[in-house]
Amino acid sequence: MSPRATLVCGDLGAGKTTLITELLRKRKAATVVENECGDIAIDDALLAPSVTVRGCACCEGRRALVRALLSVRSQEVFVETSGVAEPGPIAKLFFVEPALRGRFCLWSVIVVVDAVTFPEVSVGAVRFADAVVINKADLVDRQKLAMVEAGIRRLTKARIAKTVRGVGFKLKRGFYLERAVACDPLFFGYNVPAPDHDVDFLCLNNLGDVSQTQLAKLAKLVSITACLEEQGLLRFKAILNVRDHGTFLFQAVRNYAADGLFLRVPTAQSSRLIFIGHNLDKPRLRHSLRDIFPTEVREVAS
Ligand SMILES: Nc1nc2c(ncn2[C@@H]2O[C@H](COP(=O)(O)OP(=O)(O)OP(=O)(O)O)[C@@H](O)[C@H]2O)c(=O)[nH]1
Repeated sequence: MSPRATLVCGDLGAGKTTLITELLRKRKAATVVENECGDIAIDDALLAPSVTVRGCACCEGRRALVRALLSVRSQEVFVETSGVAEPGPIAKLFFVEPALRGRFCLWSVIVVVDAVTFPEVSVGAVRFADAVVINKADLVDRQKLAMVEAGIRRLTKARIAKTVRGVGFKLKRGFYLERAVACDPLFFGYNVPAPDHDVDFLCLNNLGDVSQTQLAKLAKLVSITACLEEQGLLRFKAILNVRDHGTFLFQAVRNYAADGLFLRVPTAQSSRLIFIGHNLDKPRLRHSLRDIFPTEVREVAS
């Protein structure tokens, strides 16, 4: 039997990594292929064993995704797509890409929806999914949750689950080719132009060890940026080696920290960060970051 492949898609910060982490509790032998749209990877610090694919897998990262899938040796693989990816172009790779055809059984296409930021959602992604997970149910009241569910139901007949941190979601076989083709008549068209994601990144790498003062300044910069660029900042993520304290994941989604800002990461990693947004004020960010990390900043070209 071919290995099962499940795509986990959804907007930036919706809870894809969290859902996969939950699913992996019962599937210790599964592999995760992690697709990050910026030029540095952060989520691989949390998800193991994982293979990272840089560049959005629905467009410029397609070849890298194919290579990553060909390296998978386990019987189950989860592909976490970048937060801007459309699932259709990725699903079609399993059927039109000669190296992948017949190699995997595409098991399910899951789209995670952030209950807080709904109705901002990729309609195309929701329509393509066979299961929609409305996540962060703990952060909205019952009325909003019902409104999100009704909104999703208007878009699709797919299975809908409501979760907190993905808990309780049952993975089932849901992907069927006939449905995908009905949803996207160009499903078998390989040379369809890549979608235009209109997202900016600012990535810094090799930040060295970070002092408590730098950490406090960075936290302030993130919260100021989230307020100033309320419509623009979509996601901030950093892995930081805090001097004498260990390595932490520090993150924010839009203008809220979805949970505790800091999460300890088990293994030491090189410090790095990424801002993702629409029309980010990069000169302002660069200037503030130079102030915080005067000697260490290495910006990754994007
Ligand atoms: N309160 C709350 N926080 C959540 C829930 N699910 C995820 N989070 C938090 O939301 C943030 C983003 O979660 P991730 O799982 O990293 O989201 P993602 O979709 O993988 O993010 P990207 O890979 O950046 O697109 C993290 O701080 C999570 O801990 C939830 O149900 N409730």
